[in-house]
Amino acid sequence: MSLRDAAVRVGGRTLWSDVRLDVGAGEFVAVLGPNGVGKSTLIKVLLGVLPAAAGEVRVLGAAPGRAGDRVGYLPQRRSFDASLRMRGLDVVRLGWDGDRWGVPLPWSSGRRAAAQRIADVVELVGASGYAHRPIGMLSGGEQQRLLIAQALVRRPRLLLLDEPLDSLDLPNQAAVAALIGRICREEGVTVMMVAHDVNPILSRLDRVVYLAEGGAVSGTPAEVITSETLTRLYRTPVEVLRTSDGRLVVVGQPEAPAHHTDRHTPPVPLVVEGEAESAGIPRGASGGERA
Ligand SMILES: Nc1ncnc2c1ncn2[C@@H]1O[C@H](COP(=O)(O)OP(=O)(O)OP(=O)(O)O)[C@@H](O)[C@H]1O
Repeated sequence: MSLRDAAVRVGGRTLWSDVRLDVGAGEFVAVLGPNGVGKSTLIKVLLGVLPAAAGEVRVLGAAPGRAGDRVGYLPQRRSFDASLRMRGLDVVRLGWDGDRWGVPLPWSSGRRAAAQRIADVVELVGASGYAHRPIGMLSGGEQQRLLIAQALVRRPRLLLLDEPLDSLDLPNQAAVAALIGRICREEGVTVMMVAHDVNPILSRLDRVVYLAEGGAVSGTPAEVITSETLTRLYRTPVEVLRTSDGRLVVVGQPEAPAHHTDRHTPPVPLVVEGEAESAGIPRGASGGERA
């Protein structure tokens, strides 16, 4: 994937601009940043659902949306009603033929190939034990594995995952992160994953992309997730702390403003540490107490 001076506009406002990014084949990349900064929107641009407002975007050597089956996509968390009687296997099958009309003949070789591929991918994600049960009766982690299988079933070369760890408990976050890392390494699939917390995937990442209003930085986690880099990106004091068990804690990262603000207009109040309250500290203030 590559973005050259790319920008995106939604609802009449520019979310980010001047974004330059290169992702090589087989890399595992996380997209990070505050709520509303445009992480999901970046995924939509790469899918070709939303056009870039400026610059050039290439995905698997083609314009976004032109790579067809070679791109797998897991949207932001979907929940299934407990009464939904669809089996996990049927959910995976939708990734195979959900966009095609009609029912394949029961004895056709295409149907046999589909059944084999679905069984293989269910096995790959470790869901064989419960894939025959109704999806609505499964746990969040089990559902998420089946949705990853759905995104993988057509053997994509690129997997775009929008917060696949969201609302999973810690053991399931670790298990699903390990699964995605394994798919990346063993199947050679390039993975771009939107995440709120980098820690469950930190050890597996080749690259992170941090988005901010107005731009982005990308590089290895060690290059990007530092107080210096994030302070420069957000133009406000941000501190990156490392806990004794190696987890990173980012303190002082502002939320993206809800309304477009021209960068030359007076400063906007900031929201710190992902809390929905205004810290009332102007952009560029020392902010020492917040760290
Ligand atoms: N089609 C649209 N029309 C208008 N505004 C939109 C549209 N799509 C997204 N937005 C707005 O663009 C901003 C970025 O949305 P996006 O979902 O990309 O953010 P995000 O970084 O993924 O956020 P979160 O971490 O909360 O999921 C939000 O303020 C959202 O309300």
